[in-house]
Amino acid sequence: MSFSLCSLTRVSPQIHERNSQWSQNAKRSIFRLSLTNNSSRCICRVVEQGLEVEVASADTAPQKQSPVIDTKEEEQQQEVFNGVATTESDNKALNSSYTAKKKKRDDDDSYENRFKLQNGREVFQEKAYLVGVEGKGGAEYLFGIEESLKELAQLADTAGLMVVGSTHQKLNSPNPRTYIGSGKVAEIKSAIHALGVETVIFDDELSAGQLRNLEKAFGGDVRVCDRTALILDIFNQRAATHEAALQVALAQMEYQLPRLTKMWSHLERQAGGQVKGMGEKQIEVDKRILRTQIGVLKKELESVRKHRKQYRNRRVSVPVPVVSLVGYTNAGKSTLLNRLTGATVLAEDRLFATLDPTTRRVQMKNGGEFLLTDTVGFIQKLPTTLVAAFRATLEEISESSLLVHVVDISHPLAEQQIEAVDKVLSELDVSSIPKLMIWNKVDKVCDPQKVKLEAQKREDVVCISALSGNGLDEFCSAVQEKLKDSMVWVEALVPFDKGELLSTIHQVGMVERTEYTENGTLVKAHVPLRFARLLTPMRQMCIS
Ligand SMILES: Nc1nc2c(ncn2[C@@H]2O[C@H](COP(=O)(O)OP(=O)(O)OP(=O)(O)O)[C@@H](O)[C@H]2O)c(=O)[nH]1
Ligand SMILES: [Mg+2]
Repeated sequence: MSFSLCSLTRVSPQIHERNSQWSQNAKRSIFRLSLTNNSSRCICRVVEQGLEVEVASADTAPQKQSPVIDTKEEEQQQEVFNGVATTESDNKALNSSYTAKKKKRDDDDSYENRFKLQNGREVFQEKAYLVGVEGKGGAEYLFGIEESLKELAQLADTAGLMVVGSTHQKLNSPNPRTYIGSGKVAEIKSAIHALGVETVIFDDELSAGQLRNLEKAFGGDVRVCDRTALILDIFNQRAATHEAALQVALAQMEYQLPRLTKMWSHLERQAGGQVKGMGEKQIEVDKRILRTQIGVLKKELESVRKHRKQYRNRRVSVPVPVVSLVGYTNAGKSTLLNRLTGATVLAEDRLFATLDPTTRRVQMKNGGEFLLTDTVGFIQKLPTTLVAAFRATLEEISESSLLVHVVDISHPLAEQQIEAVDKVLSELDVSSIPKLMIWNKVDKVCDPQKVKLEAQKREDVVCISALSGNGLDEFCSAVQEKLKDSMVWVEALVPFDKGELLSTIHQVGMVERTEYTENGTLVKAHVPLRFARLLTPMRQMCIS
């Protein structure tokens, strides 16, 4: 058979993402190669333990991508079901053969459907099953178990997985061996078989031992991972800049280090459990390699950060106040930045759309200016490794004059999300920076008027719709008012030949009064501290 056209139809994510958390998962095609000529098509699938080849002629399966069923044979089977078959045993045999073939075809069809276009590329959706544990006390976490699992499902969807089911359990304390009780393990095992689950995701961080024991208990064919690994995988997929990629790689390695146990069990199995010492040595070697890689990454990150700091210092020399947007993921931070500055930061209805900070200048109607920085969103149960890895990026926050906390007020768990954000902010040590709260997506709530009245009753809360632009003028005025808190009051006599200084005062400060005298312009204004120093000689002139 000779082929005229060759196309690599689909590549599973593992090929692109060697660091992906899912890359160790097996038992499925790694890639498929489709070869077609006028009358035939051959599909090769590289699977975990070999190569599968299927050949189909064009007339038997002209359009379908998975020509597994022999159509003619299927027609004969259909006749059997239409009453042609004579004996019951014949009927049973044919029935089961038909069912098997039909199941194979259905499997293949569903396999086809599991390739989804995400972020402009095709990814294979693994079937995931979610597991959560609710502490009997109940007060441990901000979110209820069902809401937390719902969020986990959103995270799984963002990571490109297909959630096929979930379960949860109430426990006094998690089981140290398997996190959940043995009955629940058995229940999940049945679900795995019934639903063809490939990955089981736990809503809380699991220890190395728990991960290993659960994988064993589920039969070794499924991958077990936790919320942290899932978030790390999303970050890994989304890291667009060199710095973000380095930070995520570092966080992933630090997460993997205490969980590096695979090699040990692999060697143990190979030698029937006789080479424990050898396995232990190997794991030590692996850990040393990982530690060295962590060291290399940290150095590289350090140099990237130096560059960023230099850039920031240059920016600070222009004393325009910096305002940082913080908030729960998907609250609308990027939409607000885009709306106010005409930026084109990706804003979409998905978790963790933004990883890298973006800063743009906001020009207000009264001539005032501030720099607005969009940052990575937060989430409840945010892995500490990730907070640590992103600390440098979040330095932008700690050096800003004002934090604007963007809240999706239409979200049923808005209050819990606010608490989760406050918790992360307290870890970042930014309590001394003034804050302003924005209730966003007010267009989405059922009674916007009621929400606006509620906001008015509170201090430092402004209602907006970043999407429609409603309330943005109030937002800018509130920002200016709050920026005053971080500015100093100056009265300076600016000589007439220093006109550019006068326009900078208008640009970066808040001018209350200007008077023209015979020696220059007398300005009374709030200005950033650094800028006030520049004005010192003129302030003395004013006093004298
Ligand atoms: N109805 C409505 N939708 C909004 C509003 N603001 C943002 N959105 C939508 O909310 C979704 C998330 O917006 P983003 O701006 O990406 O949110 P984010 O806070 O930057 O999210 P992360 O980058 O993931 O932290 C998008 O689909 C926006 O269109 C709003 O005022 N009203
Ligand atoms: Mg964003």
